[in-house]
Amino acid sequence: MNDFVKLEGIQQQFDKEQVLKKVDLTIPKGQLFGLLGPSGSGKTTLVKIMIGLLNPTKGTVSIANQKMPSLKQLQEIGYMAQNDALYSELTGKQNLEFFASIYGIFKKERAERVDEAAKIVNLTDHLHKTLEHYSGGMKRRMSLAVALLHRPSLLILDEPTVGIDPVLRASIWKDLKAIQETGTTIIITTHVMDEAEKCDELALLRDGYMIAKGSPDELKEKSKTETLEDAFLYFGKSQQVEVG
Ligand SMILES: Nc1ncnc2c1ncn2[C@@H]1O[C@H](COP(=O)(O)OP(=O)(O)OP(=O)(O)O)[C@@H](O)[C@H]1O
Repeated sequence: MNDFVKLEGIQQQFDKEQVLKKVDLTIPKGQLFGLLGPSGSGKTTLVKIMIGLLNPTKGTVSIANQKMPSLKQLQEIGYMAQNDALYSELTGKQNLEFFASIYGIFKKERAERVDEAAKIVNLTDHLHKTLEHYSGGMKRRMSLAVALLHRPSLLILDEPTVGIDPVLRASIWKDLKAIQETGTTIIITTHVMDEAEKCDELALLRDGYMIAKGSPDELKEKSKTETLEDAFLYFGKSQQVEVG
């Protein structure tokens, strides 16, 4: 009923490698949802399927009851890829203005949206600099601002804090919580356990299977472990799917 994102029987095969074996997953509206799994477990592949960048070998995705890919739903999604796709020779402001035009934001609204997105990620004072003079963390925050320009109702972030120092990481998480409070559903991929702890719910991915799903507390309780890391190892061994 409250399933905002729904994945049914998702399988993905690349040549002979079956990267996703059968993933069924539902994510309610308004959640900050984490996809947790080691490198190569299929997190990026799964989010690319969610937004229609990849057509799954089998299975279906629907967002807000609309089967994907749907042009209408795509306009509701903000996506931040693992690699920053920004223009280093342009200033922060020019980057935001360029992507705002790509998103089809009307000219008279652009300045307001650019200011709004820059403010959320704390880059207002740096908008005049070209991106070649941004630090790695600033570029990640700029990518987040780009993903926010069109005020998406679903924000999908692929490892947004990789390579970012702990202070900035904390500041990005503060931003994410603030964005969630505006009613935005957020899906984030991570392999960092302390980030996973901050999510409302998690899906644990291993070798292309979803081995468990639930809130961090539920997962620890069900596995009778103290940490998410141990819970992950427990579910990995039993290879069972627990739905919280
Ligand atoms: N286009 C592709 N063609 C062939 N193999 C691919 C392709 N995309 C991904 N893979 C393979 O799929 C597997 C899962 O990759 P994916 O990027 O989804 O993992 P991940 O969990 O996001 O990893 P990481 O945390 O390192 O980003 C890997 O073995 C990868 O090599």
